[in-house]
Amino acid sequence: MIVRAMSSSTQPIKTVAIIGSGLMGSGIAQVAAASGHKVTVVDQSQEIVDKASASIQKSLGRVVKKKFPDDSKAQQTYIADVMSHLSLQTDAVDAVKSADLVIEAIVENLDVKKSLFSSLDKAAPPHTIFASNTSSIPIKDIASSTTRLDRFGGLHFFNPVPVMKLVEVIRIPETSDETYSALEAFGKAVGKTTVQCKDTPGFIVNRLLVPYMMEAVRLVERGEATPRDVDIAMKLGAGYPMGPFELSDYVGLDTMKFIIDGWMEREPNNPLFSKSELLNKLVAEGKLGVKSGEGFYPYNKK
Ligand SMILES: CCCCCCCCCCCCC[C@H](O)CC(=O)SCCNC(=O)CCNC(=O)[C@H](O)C(C)(C)COP(=O)(O)OP(=O)(O)OC[C@H]1O[C@@H](n2cnc3c(N)ncnc32)[C@H](O)[C@@H]1OP(=O)(O)O
Ligand SMILES: NC(=O)c1ccc[n+]([C@@H]2O[C@H](COP(=O)([O-])OP(=O)(O)OC[C@H]3O[C@@H](n4cnc5c(N)ncnc54)[C@H](O)[C@@H]3O)[C@@H](O)[C@H]2O)c1
Repeated sequence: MIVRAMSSSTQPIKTVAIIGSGLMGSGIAQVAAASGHKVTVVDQSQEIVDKASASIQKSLGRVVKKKFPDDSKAQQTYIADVMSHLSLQTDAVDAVKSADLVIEAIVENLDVKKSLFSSLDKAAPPHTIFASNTSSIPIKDIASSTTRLDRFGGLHFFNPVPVMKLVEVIRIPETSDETYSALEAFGKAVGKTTVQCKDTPGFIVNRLLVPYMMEAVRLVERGEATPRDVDIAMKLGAGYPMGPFELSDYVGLDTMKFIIDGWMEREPNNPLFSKSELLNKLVAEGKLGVKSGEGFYPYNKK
């Protein structure tokens, strides 16, 4: 059964534009298309969106193996059906013209996000709801670049989106009840459990996760244990599916650095968020984790 979310004019959310087709944008696009929405995904070049299309098909390949075991025809039909709900392009302004909901999943940088939303605000119809998937930037700071504060909120998905069952739905004081309900309904429509949170630093999950991850890197920097031993310890001793260094490589070390730098700037006196030389060194060397082939650990280049 498809649960339809409502747009701010109480029309069902049918069309979704997703800006950014990296790790998160492609995952959000996949679950939105799989739940019957018409989805347009946008990124900066054809090469990037082609890569996103391939990664969505690969992820759908994993989904259908579970959904239709031993039925390759049903598997192919399902993948073709989901892909038929998706189009990929490079013009964000064009993509939002017919969107009920725009979800931004671009680089974790306030100025870049504001510049994008400011241009989209002029192009999108009045009823269109805007949402950011930011990990750490206050939603109010991003929303300030638009004239639709009542139709703005946060939809914070988790990586990998097709697997992780949570979406944090964030409201700013100006977010209308109608918009909040539409965002919450959209989260449910794509098969997630939603939780509500005010626009506080890190929302719920990252407020708790970031200090833990930062302390892990400090423990290693102090020479107290290796990344591998920390990861083994947290998996076998605390039951986490990934240790903090595996998870960092999975999230992307560039994204981690953006998150922690932004947090440091906003809370310069909070020792929880002081910088990590090790993280900065890896990023400067282009070691961004799984996506670049090396981070704290080496990976096979895809
Ligand atoms: C140390 C330095 C710190 C300094 C900086 C600090 C900054 C901190 C920043 C915080 C970052 C926040 C980022 C963001 O805002 C919030 C997040 O998203 S946090 C990340 C949340 N995610 C997790 O915690 C993931 C934890 N890992 C897992 O759950 C699992 O490991 C996994 C990823 C699901 C993989 O599971 P495995 O068992 O290892 O591997 P499998 O391959 O067998 O997969 C299991 C199961 O899942 C299916 N699957 C996996 N990936 C996909 C996919 N992409 N698409 C579809 N399906 C997928 C797979 O098919 C398997 O299915 P099954 O066969 O079991 O039915
Ligand atoms: N990686 C994670 O685990 C994770 C989890 C939850 C939320 N987030 C958040 O989601 C957002 C995206 O993260 P990601 O991991 O997908 O990053 P990513 O680096 O994998 O992808 C970002 C994509 O945005 C594109 N992009 C940058 N500027 C653009 C623009 N102006 N227009 C169109 N596309 C543009 C890039 O080309 C890239 O493909 C960030 O705000 C991040 O904090 C990340």
